Order: sequence, then structure tokens, then C-alpha cells
Amino acid sequence: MNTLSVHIAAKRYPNGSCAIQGLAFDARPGEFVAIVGPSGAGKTTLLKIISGLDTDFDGAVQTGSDARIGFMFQEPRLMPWLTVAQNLALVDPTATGQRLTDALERVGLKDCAALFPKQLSGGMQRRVAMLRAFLMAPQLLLMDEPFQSLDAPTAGQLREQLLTLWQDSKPTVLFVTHNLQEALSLADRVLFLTPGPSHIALDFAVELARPRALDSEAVQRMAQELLQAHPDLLRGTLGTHA
Ligand SMILES: Nc1ncnc2c1ncn2[C@@H]1O[C@H](COP(=O)(O)OP(=O)(O)OP(=O)(O)O)[C@@H](O)[C@H]1O
Repeated sequence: MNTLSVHIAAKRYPNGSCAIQGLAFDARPGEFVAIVGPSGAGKTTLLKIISGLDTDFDGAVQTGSDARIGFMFQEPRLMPWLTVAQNLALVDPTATGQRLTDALERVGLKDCAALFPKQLSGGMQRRVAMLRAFLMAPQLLLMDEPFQSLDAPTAGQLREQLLTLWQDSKPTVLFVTHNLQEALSLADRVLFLTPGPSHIALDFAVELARPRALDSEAVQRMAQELLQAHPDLLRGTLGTHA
């Protein structure tokens, strides 16, 4: 995939409200970029524009002409009438036999191929959704608060599995989150958005070695330093805990 290049001069909804104004950034191939901003800042709107679902904006997004783009949402969006294996086969028909077993093992779901979504916990369903996103071999993966409302240990496991999958195939990732520590534990770089109409207030490189647990001293310290340096940007919009 080429460098992702995003330049949104303005995004207005038909009711006249302006969600995004003057927002621009590039992301290198394979870069893991977190996007953090207050509720209503336009994060979901931004991902919809980048994915091509929303073309009604002033500006340009370059993803490369044949870039495969994957999406993972907060809700797993699995087909309830299909088994785990069948849900995965929808995006990758070659995901059968040993290849399927290996893939499921990567996300701790070795014995779940024949189960239906309703037989899985919320965390397990999200693992299937995450695996599905990677099985389509995206060059760009857009993730919209994918681990929101999971308990802390489950979210921690999913973060570890996400990094393993990402490091295997290295798509460019744009990961929207409200959680500053989650952003710092995962990303190469964090883009902080202003309240809407949003633009980028701070483009922050996370220069910490991996793995970095969310509750590690290094992540906690970096979060505290950011909160002290940019209280207006971060106050009231971001939890400092998982
Ligand atoms: N279809 C729509 N029509 C009109 N306004 C919209 C529409 N969708 C979103 N908006 C407005 O655009 C702004 C950005 O919304 P968006 O959902 O992108 O924000 P967000 O940062 O993802 O919010 P959250 O963190 O709460 O999910 C908000 O003010 C919202 O009310």
C-alpha cells in the first residue's frame, strides 16, 4: 500500500453542521496510528470518509488505487445464522482445514469453528470480528473503538492479539479510541482531534519499545505527561484508565 494521504478541507452534513474542517495527515505503510478525540469530534465521520463510504466532502483521500480496506466496528457484526468458520469463509474462502485452525489459534478460539455467534461471549465475538478483518489481508485497517465496553482483562487480551496479527502482515492501522492509555499502548503515533468541527490539535509520536502494557509504568507516565502538557486538549475527554 502507498502512503495514506488524507486532506479534508470540510465535511458538512446535509443539515448544515460542519463535522470536520482543515484536517490533514499522512500515514506510512504499516504504521499504527491511533485517533483520539472527544465525543462528537468526527472520528467515525473521518473513518467513513477514508473508507470511501462517505464521498460527500471537500478534499481528497489517497489510499492507492487497489488498496484493500478492512473495517472493524465496536459491534462484531457477525452473521448470526453462520458458524464461526462460515463467517470467516465469507471473507476468505481458503480459510479451511489447518489454515483455519491456525488462524483461530492466533486469537485463542481453537475449538470454536463450529459454534454460532450466540454461543460465544462478547469478547470472543470480537476476536472473530478481528480475525475476519485480518483474513481479508487489508492494506489499510480502520478500527472504530473495537474494544469499547469490554472488561479490562478481555480488552487486554484482544490488544495483544491485535498487535500479533498486525505485526504478521503489517497493514496500516487507524484505530479510534477514547482511551489515552490504550492509544499509547498500541500505536506508533497518536493524532489528537479538537472538538468538532475537528482538525488535528497534536500529532504525537509514541517512542516506547513494545510490548507496552496499558498499565505499565512507561505508558502511565507518558499519559500523565501528556495530560499535564495539554490539559485543555485532554481534560474531560479521555479516561486515564482502561
Ligand atoms: N448523519 C448525520 N447527520 C448530521 N450530523 C451528523 C451525522 N452523523 C454525525 N453527525 C454529527 O457530526 C459530528 C461528528 O459525529 P461522529 O459520529 O463522526 O463523531 P465521533 O467523534 O465519532 O463521536 P463519538 O466519539 O461519540 O462516537 C457530530 O456533531 C454528529 O452529531
